[in-house]
Amino acid sequence: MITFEDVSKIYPGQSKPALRHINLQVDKGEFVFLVGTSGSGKSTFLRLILREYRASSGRIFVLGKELGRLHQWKVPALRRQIGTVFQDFRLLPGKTVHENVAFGLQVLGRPSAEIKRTVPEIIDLVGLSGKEDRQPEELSGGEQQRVAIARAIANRPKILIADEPTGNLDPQTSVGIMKLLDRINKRDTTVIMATHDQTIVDQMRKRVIELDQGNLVRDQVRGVYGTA
Ligand SMILES: Nc1ncnc2c1ncn2[C@@H]1O[C@H](COP(=O)(O)OP(=O)(O)OP(=O)(O)O)[C@@H](O)[C@H]1O
Repeated sequence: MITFEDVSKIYPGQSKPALRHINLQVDKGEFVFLVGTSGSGKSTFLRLILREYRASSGRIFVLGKELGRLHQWKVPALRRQIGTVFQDFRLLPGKTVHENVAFGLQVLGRPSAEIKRTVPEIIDLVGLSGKEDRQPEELSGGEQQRVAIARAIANRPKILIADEPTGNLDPQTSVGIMKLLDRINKRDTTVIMATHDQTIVDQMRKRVIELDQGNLVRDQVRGVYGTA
């Protein structure tokens, strides 16, 4: 599903690589935590998967495509198969929960009958039934993140990338969001989540990949946040 072959990334004008000689494979249906101190390269790793940046060297394969060889005009098609969720929710202000979730599908040109059918199902899946007509600012942080997740999975992406999705949430709300991401993963979506949340990583016992100054220093099955 995702393969990195000796991938390095040096940002323009920088001497120190943000990622160094990364080799790894993520298979279909996996749930992977990406951990590491600030600046270790987590966001860079996620952005390479989305082809927001190109690798400086090495090869990256995502969903059967080699990203270095992918024409620019094919990048939107790649991204349509990858849902994204961020720490700061990024909802459309002034639009209801229903409109926020429907928007992405409308942009993709999905038939309105399909949108009408699937949006309530997705809102139900994320536990927000009854709140379809609320505006984002009328929701708690946890609920806003549920809307963002609903929007990210509306198109049934094969991969979900989450960059610190619980970073702005209290511990109890974070647990609810993690249960939701776990449920989405079990519906056959590969999840890659960058996080600083030790409690969550230790509780979930999923694969843990640790970066340190751009190096992959740990890749652990049913791992924990830090090595003891
Ligand atoms: N656009 C950019 N231009 C130049 N350097 C960058 C750019 N983005 C990131 N970097 C550098 O690359 C390194 C890795 O950054 P990255 O954002 O990937 O780390 P991170 O692990 O996601 O950090 P955080 O946990 O704070 O989000 C850092 O040294 C950072 O300063």
